[in-house]
Amino acid sequence: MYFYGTTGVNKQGHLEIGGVDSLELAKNFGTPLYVYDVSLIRERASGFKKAFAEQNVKAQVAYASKAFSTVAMVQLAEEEGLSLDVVSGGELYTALAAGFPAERIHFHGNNKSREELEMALDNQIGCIVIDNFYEIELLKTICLEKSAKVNVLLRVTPGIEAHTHDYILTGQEDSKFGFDLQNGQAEKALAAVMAFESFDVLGLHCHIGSQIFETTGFLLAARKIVEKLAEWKAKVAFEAKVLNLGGGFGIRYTKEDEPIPPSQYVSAIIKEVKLLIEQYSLEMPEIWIEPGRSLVGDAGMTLYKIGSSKDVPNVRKYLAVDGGMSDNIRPALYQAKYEAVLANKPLAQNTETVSIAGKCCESGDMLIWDLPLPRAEEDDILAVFCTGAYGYSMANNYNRIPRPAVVFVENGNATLVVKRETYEDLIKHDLPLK
Ligand SMILES: Cc1ncc(COP(=O)(O)O)c(C=O)c1O
Ligand SMILES: N[C@@H](CCCC[NH3+])C(=O)O
Repeated sequence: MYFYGTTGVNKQGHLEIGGVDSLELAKNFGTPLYVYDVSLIRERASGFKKAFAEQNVKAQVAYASKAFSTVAMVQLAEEEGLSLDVVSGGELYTALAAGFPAERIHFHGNNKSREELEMALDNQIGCIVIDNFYEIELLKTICLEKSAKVNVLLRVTPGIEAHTHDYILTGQEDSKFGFDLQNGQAEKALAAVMAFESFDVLGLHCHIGSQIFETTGFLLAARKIVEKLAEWKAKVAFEAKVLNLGGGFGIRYTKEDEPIPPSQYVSAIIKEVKLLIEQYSLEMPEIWIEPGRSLVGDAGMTLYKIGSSKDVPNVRKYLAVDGGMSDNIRPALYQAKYEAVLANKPLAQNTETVSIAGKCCESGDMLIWDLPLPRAEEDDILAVFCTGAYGYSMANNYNRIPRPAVVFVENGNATLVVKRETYEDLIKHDLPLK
């Protein structure tokens, strides 16, 4: 059995996390419950920061808050000295409400609205990552109206196809994101932003995809970008102060996944960029990255209560839990795989293979297919590992199922950081017909 961070088995033979018995968590906070191992998030954050410090380059590690955005999480990112990537007014609002320093917030998105851009300017956030020509014009208009200046990065697509699921690929030419580096769009965008004096054009951004296990894609992207920068230095005297290579660092969900440590990505990227910079006689830019999943993914687990079961003779046995695609849509959306144990007997011998079904009215609402487990009883607690990224943040109210609570655990203490939704919450914006 593979345990992440502080997860282990306590004297009572129960699964524990952050020094807290998972059965106590389930009893005190109810199920389904998202539980986060805070010290593992701290460890992941300092891993990235240390890797940059060792390379002796100016850097920012911006937590991609789309992976898991709540006030407490943003405050934890602040405590760890991270910057923050937001992609919507809602994520920006959360960051500001959490007291996150505005100058360390970077705003992404392929269709930022006027209101969102105004909110960003009014709060003087660190930079806006411009995605398309529409946004250049809109942002120019708003800057003129407000007599505001703003730092910008241009998001470019370098034409890289990283090896990951199609829906989480972003760096290839046929993508909804960014300016294409090869077909002249990026150069045209650069000319447009350089010509507007209220923009301080810090540099370029690219993000090649998510759940990537190798450095090759990042190095290739860096090469394509630096080559372009060399061309632009000669042609239009543009020099980038910042090169943001995005996130996408893979994590271990199951034994099939073999992630490499953050330090390895960072050192490979820096080595390559330094080499290229030297080769083309450019100034070394600050290197920014935006890890989401790799900061919070394996620090989160979800606790469910087991309810009904169904045998399909000679085919499979279904075990149903009290959550499902409403709290974790990733298996349905990306065929994502997870591992799980019974929290009340994590070390018991596996005696059967079961498939874990959710409770939504959807045949595709399956959390795990073919999971080896000891014989489970009604009310046993199932702990699904590695649900910390894109679990809570993609949760929904399908079938009017309330979103679960979120608890942070550290050094034997459990803190409720998001309350469980209530039925009243579900209808609070509904208006009666009469
Ligand atoms: C622009 C950008 N930055 C960062 C991330 C974070 O990715 P991940 O959670 O895979 O690190 C994403 C999501 O894929 C993204 O689109
Ligand atoms: N939400 C996705 C990743 C896409 C991230 C945003 N570009 C996941 O769960 O894996």
